Amino acid sequence: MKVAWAGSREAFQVSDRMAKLVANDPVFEKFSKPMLGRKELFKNTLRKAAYAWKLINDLRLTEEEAKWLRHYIDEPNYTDLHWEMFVPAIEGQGTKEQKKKWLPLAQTMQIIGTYAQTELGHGSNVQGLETTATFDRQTDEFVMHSPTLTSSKWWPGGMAKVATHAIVYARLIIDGLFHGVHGFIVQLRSLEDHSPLPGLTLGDIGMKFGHGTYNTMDNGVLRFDHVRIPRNQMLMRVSQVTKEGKYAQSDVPRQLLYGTMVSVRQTIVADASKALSRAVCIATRYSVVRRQFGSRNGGPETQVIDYKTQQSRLFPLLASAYAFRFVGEWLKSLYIDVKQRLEANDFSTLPETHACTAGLKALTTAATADGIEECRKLCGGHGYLISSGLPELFAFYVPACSYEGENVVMMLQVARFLVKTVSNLGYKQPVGTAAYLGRVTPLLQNNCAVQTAEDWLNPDAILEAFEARAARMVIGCGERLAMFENPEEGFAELSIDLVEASLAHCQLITVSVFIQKLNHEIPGNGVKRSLEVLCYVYALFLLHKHQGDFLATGYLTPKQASLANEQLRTLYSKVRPNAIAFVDSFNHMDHYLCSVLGRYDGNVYPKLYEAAWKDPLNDSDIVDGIQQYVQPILKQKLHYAKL
Ligand SMILES: CCCCCCCCC/C=C/C(=O)SCCNC(=O)CCNC(=O)[C@H](O)C(C)(C)COP(=O)(O)OP(=O)(O)OC[C@H]1O[C@@H](n2cnc3c(N)ncnc32)[C@H](O)[C@@H]1OP(=O)(O)O
Ligand SMILES: Cc1cc2nc3c(=O)[nH]c(=O)nc-3n(C[C@H](O)[C@H](O)[C@H](O)COP(=O)(O)OP(=O)(O)OC[C@H]3O[C@@H](n4cnc5c(N)ncnc54)[C@H](O)[C@@H]3O)c2cc1C
Repeated sequence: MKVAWAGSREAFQVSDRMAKLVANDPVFEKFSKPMLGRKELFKNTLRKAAYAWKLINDLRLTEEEAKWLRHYIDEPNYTDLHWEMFVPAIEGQGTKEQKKKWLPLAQTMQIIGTYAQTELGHGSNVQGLETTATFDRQTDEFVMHSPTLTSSKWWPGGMAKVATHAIVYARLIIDGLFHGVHGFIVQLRSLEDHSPLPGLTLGDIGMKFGHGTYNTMDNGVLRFDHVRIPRNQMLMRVSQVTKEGKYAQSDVPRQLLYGTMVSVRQTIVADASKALSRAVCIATRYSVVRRQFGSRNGGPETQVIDYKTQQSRLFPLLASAYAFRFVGEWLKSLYIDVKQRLEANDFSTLPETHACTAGLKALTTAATADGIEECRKLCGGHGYLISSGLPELFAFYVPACSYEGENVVMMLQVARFLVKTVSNLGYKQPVGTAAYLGRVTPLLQNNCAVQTAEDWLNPDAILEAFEARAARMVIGCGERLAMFENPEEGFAELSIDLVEASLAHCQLITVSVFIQKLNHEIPGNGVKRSLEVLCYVYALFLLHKHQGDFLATGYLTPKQASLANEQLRTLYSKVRPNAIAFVDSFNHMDHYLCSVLGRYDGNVYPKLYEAAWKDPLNDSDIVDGIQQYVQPILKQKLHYAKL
């Protein structure tokens, strides 16, 4: 099961090795973080990042090992942006010459980069960005400028205090003409003394949600006052500006400028499964330890994991963690394929890859953020303690619903893809994840054939249900859109329905990938049978949660919906005996979980009690402030005391 979760034996070995390397090194201690002030917290992160970089070089870690090392250090910091966005942006949008110049500097961290796209006034709407890059043919330079307050670059990670360079997205202006938004490599700080270069204002945007979490990252604000950069620092794979000031758009789609975001979105899906699995591991282990009510003639109370309500909240999240793991693997292969095609200037699968990365990013991050909060609640009051590991995990994770594409905006991108697919049905057979829309007739006419709860334990019945639901919702939107004279107005008016149809489409992909994984990639019987139970839990949980769609589209009858719910209850009983085995298969070490409730040894109460005494407030019985502010109240008999 551990190999099934990791994806392969090799992947398991790499991640296991890096998890142990981090867990066994005192430098990467995490429990004290919540007690540190912002400056100490930040300096502590710089120290860890420097130590990690030394480890990577001393131990000659591979790129994969280094990624896992950074993951298990489990602390947002400037290296995230450097490796996940700055380097990929140059790789994806730089010319051969630009890659030859900048990548060696970036890969040896002689420069540290960030990705500066979002501004105070614009994040989702990239074409609305206001920073300008005006070409000066006299000097063969671009003049970078922040013309308004809202054009201030705002949010880029690592930019406030660490990054020496940034990929800055700005409006390209030549002779007063706007030529779209492009990426520019801009040096921010001196490589000598790290001071901001002339014409640049740099700072941190302030504290963020949760204390010890994202405040380890210096998200920055950046303003330009007519800063000059050489012409060859505009990333020119997609478009070029000649010395004469001529703008040329090569024959690649301008959307390649967005390629870095697509790359990160596909990693965010895998990341969702890791974050959700952490929360589920903690909540499952604690639900086995925790006993409440149900004692018979003095016997032990009932383990809360045996309550059906606890199972109905916890096991779908367990199943979702596996579902997101598998769809993340599938998405990575889709992305690798599109990258290879782009090398050969084959753009045929770019629209579908964009729709899948955007939609699955939105689906998995929203479900994971909600799931982590649900796991906190599943642990009762103790889930609210920092030592449970859940509040900090939630605070760390939830911005994923906004960054790299706000989730609704991403689902609207999926809707755009689906509407376009439906409008082409007459003369273009849909392929890939939209292929089911090519089988509209049966999907619109046939209804569900399920007669018993058992009938739901059939992957074909499940797939057909999810295809019919999505097809009927997408086609329904297409038909209503066709009634609008102005398609854009129609799209805006129907955007709520379009987002729901897009979610149905993305859930179909996730269910379908889970089924494919079981049919083609999980060998043997034991693990396969266990994962099959989780696959049915995932699918039938979604069917139950969204049964309104299945009923409203006429595919399901209320009786069939209740049979699905009946089967779900039975499946929970099948998950229960393997619940601990499923979460142990995540192979999360106690250091990574950072949770007294989720300890591998289950020794919760003594460790919870022990952790409490580490709080600085317990350094003394009579804390500072009591004599000054509390005792006077106790001693003065104010007039209220007479009531
Ligand atoms: C491990 C993890 C931690 C890793 C560490 C990371 C930590 C977190 C750091 C966070 C970093 C950030 O947030 S970085 C900033 C992230 N910002 C964003 O994601 C911005 C989101 N906004 C956008 O992407 C864009 O504005 C978008 C919404 C797509 C609209 O763009 P446009 O207006 O240019 O385009 P539209 O008019 O909508 O569409 C025009 C056509 O282009 C297509 N199109 C649009 N985007 C496309 C794309 N990316 N690839 C291909 N095609 C695309 C559309 O489908 C349309 O196709 P047709 O229909 O065929 O014409
Ligand atoms: C922790 C964190 C780290 C970040 N790091 C970086 C970074 O390193 N580099 C970087 O460039 N950026 C970064 N960002 C910024 C991030 O990319 C943006 O916040 C994100 O893209 C969302 O854009 P926005 O803030 O403009 O949201 P908005 O688009 O303003 O969203 C506000 C609301 O408007 C709605 N909305 C917007 N447009 C539409 C529409 N067309 N139709 C319907 N509803 C709409 C949204 O759904 C949302 O509900 C970071 C953000 C966070 C939180």
